[in-house]
Amino acid sequence: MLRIDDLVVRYGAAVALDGVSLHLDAGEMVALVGPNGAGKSTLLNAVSGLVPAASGSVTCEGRIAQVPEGRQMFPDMTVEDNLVLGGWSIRNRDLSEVLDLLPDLVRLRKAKAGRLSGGQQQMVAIGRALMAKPDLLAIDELSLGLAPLVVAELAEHLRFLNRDRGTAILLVEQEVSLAFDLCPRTCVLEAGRVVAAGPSAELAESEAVRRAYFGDLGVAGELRADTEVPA
Ligand SMILES: Nc1ncnc2c1ncn2[C@@H]1O[C@H](COP(=O)(O)OP(=O)(O)OP(=O)(O)O)[C@@H](O)[C@H]1O
Repeated sequence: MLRIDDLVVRYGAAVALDGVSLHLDAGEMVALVGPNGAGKSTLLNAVSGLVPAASGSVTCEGRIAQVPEGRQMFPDMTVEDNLVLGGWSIRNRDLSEVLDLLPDLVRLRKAKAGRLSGGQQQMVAIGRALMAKPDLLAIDELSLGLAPLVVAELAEHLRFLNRDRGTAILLVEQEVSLAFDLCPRTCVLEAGRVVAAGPSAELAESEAVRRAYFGDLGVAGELRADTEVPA
């Protein structure tokens, strides 16, 4: 449903994505991991049409909604009003489906979004994106700044959403173990390039990935460009 071919994105003279290719089938959950500045948010923003491609292409069959990094609530508006804004593009004001999926939001409906905890705000940000009834939910940093129990609850909601509604998910996540656990397939970006991609279970076993992301031996220099799934 999503096809990214040889995508290049530049900010002025700086190359943020340097020939990235990635595909997602309908209903798939794929994680994007990599160090700071690797280009993960840029890739998500290019998928959502927020940053233009210098070359290459992004094609998506279906609707995309993004949960932006930092949640970006309207803090003085209620949860309900934040949610309704998410449905604006398809004129959807009916909260019932989102409240069914994220029942914690029911009691928070009238609360000012700016007064909520980080985890509650992340739930609102997910709910707001779901108001657009997306076929693909693009999430930038699910776990950022959140306690493990809160992250586990959010992850459970995403699993349910994917299983029950068939919503595809593209997840940018710094917490590599969470990415591997939630998404059957992972793509590793470094310095704007895909350096490894494949089933998360296999990447988790890869020596280079373990070294780079589980800290045993430090830096991410072990991964080679166009590394296929390590056997
Ligand atoms: N608006 C911008 N203008 C100029 N350069 C930018 C802009 N946004 C990102 N960059 C640069 O593009 C590169 C990729 O940034 P991006 O935010 O996509 O990486 P990231 O992998 O999401 O990083 P992080 O994990 O720290 O959020 C970085 O070198 C960054 O400094």
